[in-house]
Amino acid sequence: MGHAGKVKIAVLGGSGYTAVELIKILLRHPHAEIVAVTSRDAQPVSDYHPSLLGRLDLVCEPFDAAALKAKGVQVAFGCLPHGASMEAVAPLLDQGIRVVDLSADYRLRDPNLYAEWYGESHHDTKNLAHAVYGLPEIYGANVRDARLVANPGCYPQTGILGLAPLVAGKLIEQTGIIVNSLSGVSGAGRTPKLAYHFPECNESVTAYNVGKHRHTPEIEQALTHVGGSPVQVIFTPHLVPMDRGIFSTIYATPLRAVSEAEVLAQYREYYTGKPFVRVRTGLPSTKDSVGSNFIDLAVRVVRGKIIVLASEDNLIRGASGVAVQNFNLMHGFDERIGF
Ligand SMILES: NC(=O)C1=CN([C@@H]2O[C@H](COP(=O)(O)OP(=O)(O)OC[C@H]3O[C@@H](n4cnc5c(N)ncnc54)[C@H](OP(=O)(O)O)[C@@H]3O)[C@@H](O)[C@H]2O)C=CC1
Ligand SMILES: CC(=O)N[C@@H](CCC(=O)OP(=O)(O)O)C(=O)O
Repeated sequence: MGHAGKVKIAVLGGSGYTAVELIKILLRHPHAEIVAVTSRDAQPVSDYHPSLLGRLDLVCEPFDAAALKAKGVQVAFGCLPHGASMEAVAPLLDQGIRVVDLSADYRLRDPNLYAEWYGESHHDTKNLAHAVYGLPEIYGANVRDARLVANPGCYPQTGILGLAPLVAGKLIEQTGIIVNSLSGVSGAGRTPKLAYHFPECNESVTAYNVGKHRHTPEIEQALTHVGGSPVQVIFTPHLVPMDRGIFSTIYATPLRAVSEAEVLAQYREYYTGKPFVRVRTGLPSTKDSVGSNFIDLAVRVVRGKIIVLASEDNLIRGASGVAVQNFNLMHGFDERIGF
């Protein structure tokens, strides 16, 4: 431990959007001390993120697992793109540094599934085998002893937490489930690309990767585990002209006639004692959860279908916030610390 028993932390990929959100949460955390931020460019962190001026006086350094170990780093948060992330995770683990990986590299248990959906083969199957999927509300008990936490994807959290009570309660048909999701543009990260250029995406809404988005198998993997038999979803993401926030509308077919009150009761029971899931009677909007680690859920029964509405901040609950929630669980801290 570092100062006054604080855990020493490195943040990788310092110039990015999830990194800055993570740093802001960790600066408030009483048991965390950021001792290193890595980047491919040696700039002060506050040059990348002026919002950190006067709050974090570190210069970014190139990634070097041995150098991080020499600084006493105990936990590294990987805020790198998938593919690049697995290059960093293996040497960190070799140094005995625990890792929370915000990328998708260690989320899918089956490396063949990774190759199929990510278009490249997985080359760290050794560590994939012991990675824990870090969705605290479902896998929290496994996180505490994990050396490598695969932080969950932003969209998948709305799909998985939105459907888990129905799947666990054997209330719905497990195929043909529709998950329609809307995301703000920060979901695509900070690296510029034509589709995210202001005149391209402002005042416009579009679906993308229809039928082939890589979050489909991630949602199915967790729900199949919850349900004990295969679950299939049709996941359609949309880009909407907002900075941040995800809103998912989910349609499922009940196996028998259900009332809204019964479905609501099932959600309330399933999420009892889960401080970051708010089961609401009113309809959520992204404004209610942006800036927080909450995921908001509401349910309706309409013409024989169950409709679930799920909303979160993609950068906090969808990435950096749930990463700190996992960090808390890894150290036996109250999961609410830092928020
Ligand atoms: N944005 C979101 O809402 C969510 C993102 N995620 C995942 O979190 C991770 C980080 O996302 P985000 O912060 O949005 O992404 P950004 O693009 O904003 O940041 C990623 C950072 O990684 C570094 N980087 C980029 N390319 C490479 C490379 N080839 N090799 C090494 N480092 C590289 C860069 O930092 P530098 O230039 O300093 O080296 C870059 O700023 C990704 O895996 C993403 O999929 C997960 C959930 C939600
Ligand atoms: C709007 C937008 O482009 N969103 C990103 C979200 C992906 C993400 O950040 O999640 P991973 O960690 O699984 O890569 C996308 O659809 O690719």
